Amino acid sequence: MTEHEHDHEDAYVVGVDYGTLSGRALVVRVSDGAELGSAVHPYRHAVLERCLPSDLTGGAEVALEPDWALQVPQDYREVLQVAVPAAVEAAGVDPSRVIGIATDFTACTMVPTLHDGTPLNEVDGYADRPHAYVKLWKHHAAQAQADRINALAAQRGETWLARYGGLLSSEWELAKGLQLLEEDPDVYARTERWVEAADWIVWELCGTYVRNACSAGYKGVLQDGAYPSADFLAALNPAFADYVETKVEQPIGQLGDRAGSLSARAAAWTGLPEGIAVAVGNVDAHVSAPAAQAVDHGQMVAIMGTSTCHVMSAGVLREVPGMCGVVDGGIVAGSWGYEAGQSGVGDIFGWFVEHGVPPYIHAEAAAAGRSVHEHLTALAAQQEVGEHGLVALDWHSGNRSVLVDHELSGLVVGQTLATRPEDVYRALIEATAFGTRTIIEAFTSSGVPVEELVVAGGLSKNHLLMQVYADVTRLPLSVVGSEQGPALGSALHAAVAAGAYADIRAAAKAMGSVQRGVFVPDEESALAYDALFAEYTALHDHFGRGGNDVMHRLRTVRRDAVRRRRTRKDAS
Ligand SMILES: Nc1ncnc2c1ncn2[C@@H]1O[C@H](COP(=O)(O)OP(=O)(O)O)[C@@H](O)[C@H]1O
Ligand SMILES: O=C(CO)[C@H](O)[C@H](O)COP(=O)(O)O
Repeated sequence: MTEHEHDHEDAYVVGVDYGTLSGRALVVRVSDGAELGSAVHPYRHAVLERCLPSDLTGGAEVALEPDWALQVPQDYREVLQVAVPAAVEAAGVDPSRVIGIATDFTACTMVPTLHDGTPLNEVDGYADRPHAYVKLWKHHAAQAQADRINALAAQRGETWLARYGGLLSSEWELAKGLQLLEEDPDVYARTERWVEAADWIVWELCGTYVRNACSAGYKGVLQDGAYPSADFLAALNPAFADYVETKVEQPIGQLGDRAGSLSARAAAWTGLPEGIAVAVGNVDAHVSAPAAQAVDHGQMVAIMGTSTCHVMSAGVLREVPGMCGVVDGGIVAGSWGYEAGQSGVGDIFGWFVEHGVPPYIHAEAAAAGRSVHEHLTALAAQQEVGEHGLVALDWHSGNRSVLVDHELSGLVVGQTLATRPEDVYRALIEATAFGTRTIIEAFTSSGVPVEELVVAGGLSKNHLLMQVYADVTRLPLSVVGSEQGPALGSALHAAVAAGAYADIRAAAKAMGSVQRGVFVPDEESALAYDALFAEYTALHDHFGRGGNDVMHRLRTVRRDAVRRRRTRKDAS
């Protein structure tokens, strides 16, 4: 430890991880990364998928279209007011010893605001307008806009397109912004800033709006210092020409930099000292890499929870087909940071547990004293590879890599009258592992080899799942040492922003942790999975690359039917 670092021996930092359903605060000792206390606060309004909450609309019933996913900004503030003080109390540390706070957020999650950061849904007259709310990362209703962006960028030979593997996702800022303009021009006009939630929460903490380099690059298409040109934007829609200038352009902050100081208002919310360092915002996936000490080239970190993000640093710039993006310094300064992802992973298992499991399974799980997930996992673990006779496609939340198409959907092939819930559960786990192998192969064959898979996130607790991933990918799996990878990653950025470490690599060395080779591939299972992976790939290419467009047609059929039903209901 250097003399400078020694000053911080009894200093603490707070990391706050904003997930899909809740925010988690973690108090960490600066000198060694020891986690002393944490608290979770679920968002009061969770994810809005069917209607706006009547407590906010003044009782008005406002239905949402299919594929929408919104959130409420006040729910994010409550995490600061509830989870941060609770974590400090649980840690039993003197709040005056806390020297910094940092946050990470789901992304791309967008807040439309006034020039001072007031979210539009909080502005008089806008609480019943769906477009005035936060568009969550898994808002998948902007695919039509994404398709136009991709076609036009390819036709014009826009150089930035290659940095996104040739396709921008409908989840990213540009598609969501264009949807806002085209579906509610009034809310678009009133939007003075179109802000990543990762930056909005930092703005709330310190009163300064700094765009973080990570989401600006991966989600905002900022490459080599420039956004897509006004010419390109005007060709999409003339009213979109000044989008960059009027909605998103803002000074960029590097990861681990200090965005500002904790304001008096945020100090009162959190119980932390006014004036301490507030770090530049970051994305939940990217912040986890240093928490797992995975900052070297070839170490792919898979953050596996509701969705999976794959992030990896590399020394070379390559075009990986269907990747989410490559950004200079997107994970740590001095390396190219690559990202890929699967929009649905734990969400698919959660959907099956909630909507596809008969009462007898719930009764058996309750009798065994375990959750339905754990029960189905225990039953499925007794099977040989392939015994269920199934192959599934993991597209229940669309496909973010490598096809980049959110109008694709899930599929299970091979079901018979003998098929049981644990069979489908296992096939879904395997499908997500095949999805990860597809991504790894895309990286490796593009000259960005993956040498190690480091797993973070809630799914690492499922040992069957972890073994399946090791067997399917033929890679040893390391596991991040913390159960709160993203929150620890944020804490580490807070320590750098507070000046306790010179940079993220130094903080990762002192505060991060990883257990290496926890799951190793079993060759017999790996061979059996090779055969199933070939079947997965055949289905993947058939349904995902134009062999049969039935999934797209069914989306249209569904949207039309929902509109017909609503029109009939409104008329009656
Ligand atoms: N035993 C389990 N095995 C597999 N998936 C699980 C299990 N328990 C919960 N899940 C799924 O894990 C996801 C939550 O993961 P977590 O990492 O805690 O959340 P997040 O991604 O929001 O940070 C949910 O989608 C849930 O369906
Ligand atoms: O796109 C992402 C990061 O770039 C993540 O998938 C998104 O933020 C959701 O994360 P989680 O599954 O942990 O809730």
